[in-house]
Amino acid sequence: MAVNKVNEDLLRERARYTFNIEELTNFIDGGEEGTRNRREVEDMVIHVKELHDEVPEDYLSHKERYENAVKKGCILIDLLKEHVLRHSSFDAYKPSNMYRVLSMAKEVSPVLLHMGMFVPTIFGQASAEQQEEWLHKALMLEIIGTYAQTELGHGTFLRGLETTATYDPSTEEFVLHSPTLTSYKWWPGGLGQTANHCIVVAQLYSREKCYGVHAFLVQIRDSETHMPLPGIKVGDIGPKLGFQTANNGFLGFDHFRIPRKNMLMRNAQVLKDGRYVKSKSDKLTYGTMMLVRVMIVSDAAYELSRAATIAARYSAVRRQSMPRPGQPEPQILDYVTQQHKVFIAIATSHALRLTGGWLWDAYSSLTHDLDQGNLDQLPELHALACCLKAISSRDSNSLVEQCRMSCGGHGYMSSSNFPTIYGATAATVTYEGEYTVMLLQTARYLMKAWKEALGGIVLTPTVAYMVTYNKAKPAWVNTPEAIIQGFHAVAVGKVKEAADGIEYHQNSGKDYEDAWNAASVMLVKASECYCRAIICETFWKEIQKHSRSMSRNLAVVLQQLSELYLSYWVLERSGDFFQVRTVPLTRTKFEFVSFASPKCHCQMCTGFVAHITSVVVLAVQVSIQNLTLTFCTRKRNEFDIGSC
Ligand SMILES: CCCCCCCCCC/C=C\CCC/C=C/C(=O)SCCNC(=O)CCNC(=O)[C@H](O)C(C)(C)COP(=O)(O)OP(=O)(O)OC[C@H]1O[C@@H](n2cnc3c(N)ncnc32)[C@H](O)[C@@H]1OP(=O)(O)O
Ligand SMILES: Cc1cc2nc3c(=O)[nH]c(=O)nc-3n(C[C@H](O)[C@H](O)[C@H](O)COP(=O)(O)OP(=O)(O)OC[C@H]3O[C@@H](n4cnc5c(N)ncnc54)[C@H](O)[C@@H]3O)c2cc1C
Repeated sequence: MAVNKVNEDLLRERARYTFNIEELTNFIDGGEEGTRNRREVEDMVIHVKELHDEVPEDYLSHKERYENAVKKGCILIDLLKEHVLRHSSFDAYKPSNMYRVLSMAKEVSPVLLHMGMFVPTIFGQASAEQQEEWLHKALMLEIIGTYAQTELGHGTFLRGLETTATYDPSTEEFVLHSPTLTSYKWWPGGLGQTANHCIVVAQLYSREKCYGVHAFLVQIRDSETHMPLPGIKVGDIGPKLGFQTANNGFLGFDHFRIPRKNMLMRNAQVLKDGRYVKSKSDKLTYGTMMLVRVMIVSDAAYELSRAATIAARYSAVRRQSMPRPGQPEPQILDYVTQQHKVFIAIATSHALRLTGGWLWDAYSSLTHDLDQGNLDQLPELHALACCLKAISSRDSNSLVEQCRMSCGGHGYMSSSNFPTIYGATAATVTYEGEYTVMLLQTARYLMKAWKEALGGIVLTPTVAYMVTYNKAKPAWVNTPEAIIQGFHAVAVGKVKEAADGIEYHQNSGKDYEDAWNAASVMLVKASECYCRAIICETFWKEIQKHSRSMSRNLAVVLQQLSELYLSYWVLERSGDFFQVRTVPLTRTKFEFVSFASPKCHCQMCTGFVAHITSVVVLAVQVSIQNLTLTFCTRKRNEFDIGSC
């Protein structure tokens, strides 16, 4: 049988690396132990022949695809359990691990929701007694759950959910009911045929008073027969853009009774006589969503890294066209336009991975604070989780599509894996908080921060720079940090613009809600710019921090990737940099005179050129008072980028 020979172009490209691959691998895995863990799990998985499809999934029926996914999910979960039980260090809930294992089956697993939301909700919202009863069963998959919050009529507006849970003190039970068609739960993964339990988010009523949405653990199918219990209507919602094996379903209740103890009572409680005990914050019910939003940032990075790897490899081996008559067809990797498509995908996968790790650390610190009853960091983390989830999933999905397009017709084949990756990342832009709605949530936070900044109040870390624009400016020098400060200036400008927009509409007679709506496009823009500034700054700072403990060759390349990312987004947002002209924030008046000085007409300003071993570094020269940005670039050793 012909042995698969590695393509010579690929071998030649790999021989050109200027850094240690294993060192980069360890960096991506979060250290040598992370690489060891990952490889051990991958080695377990790669040799399981049942995980490899004889027939492409696309040629299977929906039933066969689902059964195939269930089979693979069971195999992977058994491997995960075996590995977790053997290695206490393999933390299934670190952003990368659980999703990685399940995604090794290519198709989305019908137990993704069980692992990704049902178990974390028990961790985060069940009392100690309830965890005692349910957590082990859930971790060992003796019960299989999902997270049933979204309804046919409401996904974003949680306070509008219609499913009711009415307490009956005479029997110490909650009666769950779906009063309307629009109250039917719609979307929960695994609900179609897989889950026999679920977390149900419903309006809690006790003593004829509504206390808002709360979470309940509900058995919906018989543990033996797997048939729906009496009073339960459940099934599959049908075909979707992707996620075909996520087994998304619908669920309706007809006066379905559950014991009082099935209300998750870590935060709020209902006593036997029906008295309601309020939690420290009614937003703690939303805790699982914050966790998944935090995980999505890292997993969006992971999915993008897969797509970028496919595109980079294809670009190395694909030869096409003949710019020079009689010469061999060049690798498409040498086309500048191809680099412009693929290299930003590589840089972004690193930017989002490092930002996702930073956010995970902030989330871990918050959960520790919450356990101590300290909710101070909750508002900022909610704002961060919202905008980073929105931007990371949107960037990941659009760059996955860009990687697909960079591979021509072969990128359109299912065998390229782009369609599966695209379907997964497209879903994340909507689920766990729809893109626009999440950015508007962050905008709520930014409007408050802006008011405090104007009053000179010290702000939380990620918005502190808003105050510094009211104080003497630090001396800006010629560094990428200056670009990051430029992003801060743009974010401040957009926040101010949105706040002024709301004020303008109020002054013209609108009430706050209408003024907010009228300014909402600017509010979304302000959140995008605030979020971009966070990603740029975090990427750059994380690279600086880790560079100190890595070999110089690797540090150089990673630094170039972070500079590439900064340069790319300065160009992508040049209009915003240009537009932020005079921001009368007291003494310092700064003016962006022009994005590029007259002498700078190189490709940098009209195009974008970068090669992974060398990159154009934007040297930003700024001066205080009238902040005048002139950009000059320096020649690189590989491509003539024209004169600057
Ligand atoms: C990339 C490839 C694959 C990656 C996969 C990786 C993931 C790993 C596992 C994934 C597992 C499963 C896959 C996911 C499947 C999908 C599941 C779902 O979609 S579950 C349903 C998700 N639904 C939502 O997210 C709903 C969104 N809506 C909301 O969150 C709220 O309705 C909101 C915030 C829009 C509005 O809420 P509300 O009206 O109550 O609040 P206000 O706007 O009035 O604000 C009041 C006040 O509360 C604060 N607030 C709101 N939410 C939170 C929160 N979560 N935490 C903390 N604080 C919160 C808000 O800031 C306001 O504060 P104030 O001080 O008054 O301004
Ligand atoms: C693949 C997939 C898997 C899912 N899995 C689950 C699951 O397991 N469990 C679960 O509970 N849910 C799940 N969901 C549902 C998901 O959480 C919702 O789809 C999401 O919250 C958006 O709600 P919606 O669909 O009702 O859209 P809507 O909220 O109706 O949004 C529709 C449009 O209205 C806009 N809009 C809404 N509100 C506002 C506002 N206040 N201001 C401005 N614009 C607004 C939105 O921006 C959007 O453009 C899943 C969804 C998908 C796609």
